[in-house]
Formats: sequence, structure tokens, C-alpha cells
Amino acid sequence: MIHLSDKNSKIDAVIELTRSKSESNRALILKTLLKDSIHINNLSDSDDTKALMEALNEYQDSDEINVGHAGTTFRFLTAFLAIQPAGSWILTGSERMKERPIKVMVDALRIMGAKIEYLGKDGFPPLKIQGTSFISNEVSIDAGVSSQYISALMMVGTNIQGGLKIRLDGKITSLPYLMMTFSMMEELGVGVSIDLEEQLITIEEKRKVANQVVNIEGDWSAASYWYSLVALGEIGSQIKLLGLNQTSRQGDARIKSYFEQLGVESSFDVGTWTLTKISEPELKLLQLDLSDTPDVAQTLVCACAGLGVGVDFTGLHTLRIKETDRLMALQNELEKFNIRIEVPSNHQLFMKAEQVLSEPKEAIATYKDHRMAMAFAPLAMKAKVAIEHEEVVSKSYPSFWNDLKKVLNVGS
Ligand SMILES: O=C(O)C1=C[C@@H](OP(=O)(O)O)[C@@H](O)[C@H](O)C1
Ligand SMILES: C=C(OP(=O)(O)O)C(=O)O
Repeated sequence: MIHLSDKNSKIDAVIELTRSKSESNRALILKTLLKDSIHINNLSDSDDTKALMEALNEYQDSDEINVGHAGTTFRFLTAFLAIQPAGSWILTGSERMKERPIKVMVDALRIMGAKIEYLGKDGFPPLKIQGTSFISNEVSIDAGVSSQYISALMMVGTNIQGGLKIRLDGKITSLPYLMMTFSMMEELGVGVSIDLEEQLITIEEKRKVANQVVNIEGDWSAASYWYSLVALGEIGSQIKLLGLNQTSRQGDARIKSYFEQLGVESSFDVGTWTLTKISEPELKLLQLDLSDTPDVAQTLVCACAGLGVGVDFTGLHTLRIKETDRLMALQNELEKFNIRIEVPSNHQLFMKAEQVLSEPKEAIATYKDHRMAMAFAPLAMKAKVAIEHEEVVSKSYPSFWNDLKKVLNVGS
């Protein structure tokens, strides 16, 4: 359990941001598929990236791989192992991983010729994967459940004889993550095209690249917690974030414009983003479609709860199948602050404006979800907060509590 309280309601801090786990995980898979002549700078030290690194180092000598809670790692490895010319593996994870659906991806891979069986419930991990090189060059996949399935197919397309054409069915969810995969592949010299109108992705076969460097940027999803702190501080509060670029491959860089609506201005100069609170929010209701940026939903709901701003969010259909059911978790834990939210359907969340936040009498539960812990922490600018199982943050941001000491009183 960790206890948080306000240090000084006018914030002034410099934070060296943790590195992107999404970019790191793509870099590791691509480095392995494109035969190692890739140097990665600033790899993330998150649990999820470590799990992938370990799996890629050891898969040739082991027959069971356990990736814990790491969803992206699980999905990327499923496709990676399925196209290995030989070998057989059990791919498993935490109890929660066994509740996160994988059917859409397994169906697509099976149609391509992959040999995958379910060892537990149909449609869910754990999987038994038998590698094969008899893989076809075309596949269609439902694009509305998780973009991770598609990113995984895109990357392994480089190692399929004749390349791969992927047809995307239905509305594409979490699109910026596909674009991140696309740009990282393109930067490495892989022939890749995305036609968003035709919903068609084409990958050319490529098994080797010569001497390339991949620089991993800071994590914009992690930056969202610092935005929230500034938004909840006094006017004039400021945080300088180091490690982010002016233009990013990450869709969550959109938080700049989301938080601008909540009174936080962002400016870039010599490798530093400066976030400054310039006013209290003028708007009563923040209306957003978050289908492109699902990972910042919890941050925004908590920030708005602390500011008395209402919320009308759509595009949240993926939140129920992430590290926890994030819609249910938000509802339960905000209740402890006397803030009510409504979840009228699986993809919507509504919170009335001008609700008054009160000090919670109980600790905030984190549901084994790093983003629950980090999204609720900034509310300590408004009330004393205790957070259970603070260790969950290591999934994406191991140094979070240490960094937070610059802004809040953090005690055990
Ligand atoms: O590809 C990625 O790195 C990710 C894609 C998103 O998942 P979905 O596509 O399942 O929404 C995101 O929520 C996750 O944290 C990371
Ligand atoms: C959803 C997330 O991760 P994953 O799906 O990779 O477990 C996340 O980091 O918020």
C-alpha cells in the first residue's frame, strides 16, 4: 500500500520519462525477424518488455513460455512462434491473460496454415503452437477487437515467403498503433503499405536488414499522468518532460490536445516538452471518441473527476478486455471519492459535471492494472489517497513512484 498527499499545490518539476513499451516490443520482434543487425537505443525497462526479451532469447531452448500480464507480448509471440519453421511451444500467461480473447487472431493464423490449439477455454490462452513454414500470403481479420493482432501479423509478414496481404474487416480500432508498426517497419527499410480506404495492408518479404538503429521515444501514455498532475495543480504549475520527441509515432501524443481543453498548455523546446497550467478548465463537459487512444481513458476520467469537469466518452469497447475490466474498475474506485459515473453501453462512459470529490475512506484497489494505480495517483492533489498493490506500475513504468516523489508526498 502506498500513501499519497499533496506536497505543494503549485507543481514545478523535471521528469525523465520512462520509454515506450509499445515501441520497445515492436523493436525487439523486428530485430529478431530481421536478423539482429539492428541496434536499439533506450529500450523500456518495463515488465512487459522484459518478458518479451526473455522469450525471444530463450524460445529456441524452451517449450513453455509464460508472459504474465503482458498482452502485446502475448499477441506478438503468438504470430512469431506460429511462423517458425520448426518447434512446438505452450504460450501462457497470468490468470487475467487467460480471460483476454485471442480467437480473432488464432482464427486468422489458422486460415493462413498455422497450427494452434487451445489448452484451456476455446478462444483464450493458453495456446499450444506448433511452428510451420507452410503459411499463406493472404488473410482477412476483424479489425475491431484489438490492433495488436494486426500489428503482430504485419511484423511476421516480413518472414513469410512472398510476403503478406492483410484485409481488415469492419471499423479499425486503436489505429495509431497500426501506424506505429507501419512507421517502425518502414524506417527499417521493409516494404510496407497501408491503404486505409481499401482497408488493405501489404508487407513485402524481408529477412535481413543491414546495420540499423532504432531509437525508442519516451512513453506518451505515461506522460498522461504528468499532464493530469499539472491539470490538478494551481495555475502556473509546470512539469518539464524529457525523452519525448516533437513529433511522435505514438497516438497517445494526442493528450496534448485533450489536456489543452482542461487548461494545460504544451510547448516544445530543445528536447523538452513543458506542460503549464494556464487556466482552470472553461468547459463543463469533455467529449471525446477514444477509440484511437484507449490507454489514456483512465487518466482523463480521473483528471476530470478532480476538476469537476463532466465526461462524455465513446470508443471505449476495448477497455473491458485489457488488464482488467477498466470501465467497471473506474466505476468502483471513483465511487470511493463520491463520484458517480455511468456506463450506458460497452463503449461509452458518462460522468456528470460539478460533482464534488470527497476524501476516500478506503484505499483504492488497482485490479492488477498499472493504469489504475497511475491514473488515480494525481487525485492526491485534491485529497489524501492510499493505493493498494502499488507494485503493479512496473508493467509499463517501474520508476513511477520514484518520479512521483518530486511532486507528491509518497509514503508506505
Ligand atoms: O500495440 C500496442 O502496443 C498496443 C495496442 C493497444 O491495444 P488494442 O489494440 O488491443 O486496443 C493498447 O491498448 C496497448 O496498450 C498497446
Ligand atoms: C492494454 C495495455 O497493455 P497490454 O494489452 O499490452 O497488456 C496497456 O498497457 O494499457
